[in-house]
Amino acid sequence: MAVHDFSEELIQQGIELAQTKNSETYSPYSHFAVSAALYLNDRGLFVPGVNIENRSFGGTICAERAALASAISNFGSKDFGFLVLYTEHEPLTPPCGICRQVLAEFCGPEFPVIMVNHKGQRRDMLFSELFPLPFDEF
Ligand SMILES: O=c1ccn([C@H]2C[C@H](O)[C@@H](CO)O2)c(=O)[nH]1
Ligand SMILES: [Zn+2]
Repeated sequence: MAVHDFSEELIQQGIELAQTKNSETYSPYSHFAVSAALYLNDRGLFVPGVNIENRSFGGTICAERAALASAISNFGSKDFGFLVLYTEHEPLTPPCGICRQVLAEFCGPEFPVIMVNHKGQRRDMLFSELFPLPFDEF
């Protein structure tokens, strides 16, 4: 599904959820708060995610992967419609490389990633633009 398959009203709901969750990140080391809202097609709801850092920095979980893990753990859903990513930074924040690889496990080339910030800036990208050559041979 592409971004135009989803109503603007639904997308705004996701943006509002991601914005609300931005105060709930655990990011005392980087002070870079990232929050996400992942829409589940088969459940008709959004699952939030926030970045959760660790003093052993490699243990940090990004907002995108937190949302994905929550969707599968709490709802048994891997039917991901689109992802909203919210930060209070400029330029807009795209998913990191690890998250792109993890998302590639479940998301096809048409999966929309919607990046927004506190200034109301927004950029919609297809997953294939963010990650044109996924490792999927295994
Ligand atoms: O797309 C991104 C990029 C970074 N982070 C987090 C990881 C770390 O906690 C902080 C700084 O890299 O931002 C995310 O959650 N998602
Ligand atoms: Zn990441």
